[in-house]
Amino acid sequence: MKITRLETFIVPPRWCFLKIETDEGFVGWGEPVVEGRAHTVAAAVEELADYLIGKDPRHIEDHWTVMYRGGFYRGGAIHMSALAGIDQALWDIKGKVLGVPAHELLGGAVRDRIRVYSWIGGDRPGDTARMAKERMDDGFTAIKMNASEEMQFIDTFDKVDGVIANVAAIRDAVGPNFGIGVDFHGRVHKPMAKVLMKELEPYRLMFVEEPVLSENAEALKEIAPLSNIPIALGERLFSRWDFKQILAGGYVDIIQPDPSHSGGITETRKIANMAEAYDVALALHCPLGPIALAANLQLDANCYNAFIQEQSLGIHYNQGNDLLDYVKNPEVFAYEDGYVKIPQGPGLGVEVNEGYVRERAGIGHRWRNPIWRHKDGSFAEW
Ligand SMILES: O=C(O)[C@@H](O)[C@H](O)[C@H](O)CO
Ligand SMILES: [Mg+2]
Repeated sequence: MKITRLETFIVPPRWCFLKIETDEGFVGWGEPVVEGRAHTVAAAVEELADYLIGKDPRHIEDHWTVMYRGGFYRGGAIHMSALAGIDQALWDIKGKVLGVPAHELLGGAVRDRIRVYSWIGGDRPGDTARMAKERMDDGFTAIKMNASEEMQFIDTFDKVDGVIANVAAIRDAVGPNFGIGVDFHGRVHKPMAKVLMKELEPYRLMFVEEPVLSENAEALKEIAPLSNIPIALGERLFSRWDFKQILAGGYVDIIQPDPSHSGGITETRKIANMAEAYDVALALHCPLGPIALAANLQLDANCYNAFIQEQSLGIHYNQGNDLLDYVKNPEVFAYEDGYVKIPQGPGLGVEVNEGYVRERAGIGHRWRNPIWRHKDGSFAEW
């Protein structure tokens, strides 16, 4: 069997899909994308295609190794996301060839379903408590919110008070057992992170995410001892070698690799297994589309340390299209009691509606991250 073609589709709201074809009629889908850089990742896929055309799609581990190591320069958001989408599509093909879901080939499922959380905003506090309650009424058992608007290196306590008021209102609305993840989104610097971690401790959070940017992870040494809140990060780390530093540091409780950014199923599984050896939990990052989510669920099936899954179903930042629009079997993502079942169909377990993908690729998107400014005019992290 030989790979004959790789084709990318830039589709709303901000995604990129990849279709890999073979000479025996088997087809695989992946989602190679970094938010705000979809076209750049598509270009990287196109470059990697020179190597893949004519190869047997079933040799995933070897192709991954060559595509990672073979370019001399390696790693980073663009390369690892391109590799991720290709890897997902190759697992999709392999599963379809053998007539089993990808997780079966990874050693079989350790769970039937995974708890999921939903994102409720929070950049501009106000109605987050109402949204959290709505999500609870929808059957979710956990949400994630952004902590606050922008924050300068040292900022005023009205912002701290705003974060606390917001979280307190949510805790009040949803009761003691509902999971609340708070994403600092890399907006917070070490001094303010120290203040916030202490003040947030009474609200029994599920985790605080990116208390500081991962590139400033050495600050966790000072931040972690200040509270018992689990620390999560990893959506902006892309390989075993990136996570090695974090795990060896010992201050992180939950890693959040994104299987569309961190080298696909092959690499993310290895990252998850490394974390298990440090007694670190897994909460895969996925504010993306249906192919990415299906790949995530294949990993959740197989990785013992997974405890919750991010998903963007019905989220308002998906303007123009929702996750279910692109699939023929939307029931595969139905949640019940706050859980989503592990897909059991062959490959990734999602049936892509190719006609609709082509239609929406005709419209495409040029999604870009919002650009914010502090009150003094300097750039503010989004
Ligand atoms: O954890 C999350 O889901 C967010 O931090 C998103 O990854 C970010 O807004 C870019 O899409
Ligand atoms: Mg995040």
